[in-house]
Parts: sequence; structure tokens; C-alpha cells
Amino acid sequence: MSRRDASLPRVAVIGAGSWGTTFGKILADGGAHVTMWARRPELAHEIAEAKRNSEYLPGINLPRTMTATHHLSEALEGAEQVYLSIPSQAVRQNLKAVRPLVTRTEAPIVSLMKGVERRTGLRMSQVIEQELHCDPARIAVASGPNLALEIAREQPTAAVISSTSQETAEAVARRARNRYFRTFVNTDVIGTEFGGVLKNLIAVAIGIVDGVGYGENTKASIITRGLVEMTDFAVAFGAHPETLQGLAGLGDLIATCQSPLSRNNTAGRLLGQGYRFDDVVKQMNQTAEGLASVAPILQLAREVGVQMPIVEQVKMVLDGTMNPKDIAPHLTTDDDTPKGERTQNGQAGGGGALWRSLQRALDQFRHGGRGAAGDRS
Ligand SMILES: NC(=O)C1=CN([C@@H]2O[C@H](COP(=O)(O)OP(=O)(O)OC[C@H]3O[C@@H](n4cnc5c(N)ncnc54)[C@H](O)[C@@H]3O)[C@@H](O)[C@H]2O)C=CC1
Ligand SMILES: O=C(CO)COP(=O)(O)O
Repeated sequence: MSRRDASLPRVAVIGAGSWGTTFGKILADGGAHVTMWARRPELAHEIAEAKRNSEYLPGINLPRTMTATHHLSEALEGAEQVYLSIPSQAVRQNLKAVRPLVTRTEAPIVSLMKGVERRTGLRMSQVIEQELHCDPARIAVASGPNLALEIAREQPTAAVISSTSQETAEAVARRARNRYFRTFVNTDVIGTEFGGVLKNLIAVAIGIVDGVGYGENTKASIITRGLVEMTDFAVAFGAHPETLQGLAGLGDLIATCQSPLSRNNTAGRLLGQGYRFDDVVKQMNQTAEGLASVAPILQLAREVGVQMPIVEQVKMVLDGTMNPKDIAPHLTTDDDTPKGERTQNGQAGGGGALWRSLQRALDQFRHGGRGAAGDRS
């Protein structure tokens, strides 16, 4: 393990996969001393001794100020900020071990994850709040167009840090930035988290049509209509529509839908090429969050009456009930009535996302509530 420089602020990153390790590098290059927690002792050893993570980030040299352990207590000791980057379905169980080690500190807990819990439909910040019993103001989430390997290669990138507390968001954003990684802030945690979850589902759809062999028109149609689905859904749960047009929405949607580095996109491509769901899962040796998020997201959409035709079709392809070549930017069961472009359910009468967001703005105005600082200004 590298010797600690006592003058550097200490941070911990829980999870040493591709994103956890990349984020550790971002933090170390920004001036922190980073201790990664890896589940496997051999991975912790490679990061600590060789300054490499050859399984997840081949060819990348990690900074001297980054080390690793497979003991949670060692990773968390004295950490001023704690970053979490493990697959969403495993977060709750891991937090049970984290909890006794962070109760005596006020360190912000930052979610780097982009999934919802399958069983409960909860966002990661909600799972953290439940399991750590902590004030939501202490929790932050990071999101944006952040393909790990590009950032590990130090390609200039922007992200957004979101917390209900502006102070927490700013403290995390100040720590998580360096010459190639720029962080903006907002206070719309719902929009920021759902942006990251939902773009994965649209990226799976894009992968599917890519695998089938369809071209740019199909993909652009799905991306555009996908953004409408993302916005309708997130706004129905209280997000600000502009968050979905920012880094955590449109920005991440573009990156994930365009890049062969995306695991969600890759999983979709395999499905489009005719592989069955089980075979795709076997072939993926990294986390593709979208595959686990489809069902809970559709369940949540039903609960608030939001239609998500593209996500519905992704589910049908995953279930093997739709031929991938039939996937389209609309439901094949649509009737012939032309629909308005803005939203699928934006009809007069109050069902639409736009209407809901106007109502919320009015409510906030009436109650003197504070709006989120977007990452576009
Ligand atoms: N890789 C990327 O480009 C980005 C990933 N993310 C998000 O980061 C989160 C983590 O993803 P990645 O690091 O990419 O995944 P990964 O598949 O590269 O790594 C996951 C890590 O978690 C560990 N792990 C697996 N099951 C575990 C369990 N039950 N308990 C503890 N650890 C376990 C694995 O050993 C591995 O170290 C996901 O929510 C993903 O959506 C967000 C932005 C970018
Ligand atoms: O979230 C990501 C980029 O912002 C990574 O996407 P994948 O999980 O699909 O690789």
C-alpha cells in the first residue's frame, strides 16, 4: 500500500469496478488521497501495489495517491467524503456493512450509480437514506455523460453533482474536479438520478436497432422520442424538466447511445443480433444496469400514468415476446390517430408532464420554494 500523505484530504470509494476506479482517479488527480474498497483482495492488491486495475481499466496507470484495501473499515477510516460505485442491486446489502462505520461522521455520501432497486423501485439516494438512516442533505449523486474509459484516458468531460443541499453539492463538486473533469451542481436529485437510470433503457433500445442493422433515422427517432419518455417520467416524479435537458439527461443519453463503450448499448446490440437474454447476461462481464431497471421503471410509470412505448418494447425484446426488428419509436399497437410531438400524454386536461411541471412551479412560487440550479447556466 502507498504511504499516506497526511496533508491531503482523504476520501473513500466503495467499489473498484470501471467507474469506481475511474472516479478514484478523478479524485486523486484533483488532489485527494483516495482509498478504494474492492470486494476481491487480489484486485485491492493490484490497485495498491501496481497502481493498475487491469481487468476493468486496461492500460491505465493510476495515481500514486490512490490505494486500495478489501477491508471496509480501512477504506472508510478518516474519509471526508464517501463515494459508492457498486451495482445497484447489491447496494442495500453492502450499506448494511458500511452503516456502523459512518455513523460517527458527517461525511457526505455520494452515489455514482445509475440504477433503481428492482424489488422496491427506489433510487439509489433513497436506498442510502434508508440504510444509513442519514439526513438527505448529506447525500449527493453524480451523473452525466461519463463513459469510464474515456475519462480514465483523461479526455475532457463534464458531470453534474446533485444534492438537496446546495452546500453538499458544492463541497462534493469542489472535491470531484480536476483539469479533465468539470463538475456542475444542481439540487434536483430526482431528475439527476432518473436521467442516469432512464438513458440506460434508451441505450438498450439503440443497441437493439443497431444490432438489427437499422440506420441513423431509426436511432435519431428513438433518441428523440426516448428523451420525451425520460422527461415525462422524471417530471411525473417531481423532477425539473430542464435537468433532463442537461448533462444528466440529454448529455448522458447522447454519450451512451453513441458509444460502443456503453455496456447497455452493447447488451442491446447482442439482443438485436438475436442472442437470448440469458446469453447476453452471460456474455456481459461488466454491469449493464438497464437490464435490471426495465421492470421497476415500467411499474413506476404505470403507477403515475406515464406511457413509455420505447421502454415497453425493450421489455418485450428482453422477455422474448417481440422480434427485435419490430422495435420502433412508437408502439406497434398504436392506433392511427396522429399524436402531438411534445409529450405522449400531454393532452389538455391535466395528464401531461408539462402541465404537472407548470403546476409545480406555481406551487413553489406560492410557497416560496427554492428551485434547482440547472447545469445549463
Ligand atoms: N462504467 C461507466 O462508464 C459508468 C458506470 N456508472 C455506474 O456505476 C455503477 C457501477 O458500475 P461499474 O463500475 O461500471 O460496474 P463494473 O461492473 O465495472 O464494476 C462493478 C464492481 O462492483 C463489484 N461488485 C459486483 N457485485 C458486488 C456485490 N454484490 N457487492 C460488492 N461489490 C460487487 C464488482 O466486483 C466490481 O468491482 C453502475 O451503477 C453504473 O451504472 C456510472 C457512470 C459511468
Ligand atoms: O453511464 C454511463 C456513461 O455515462 C456508462 O454507461 P454504461 O453503463 O451503459 O456503460
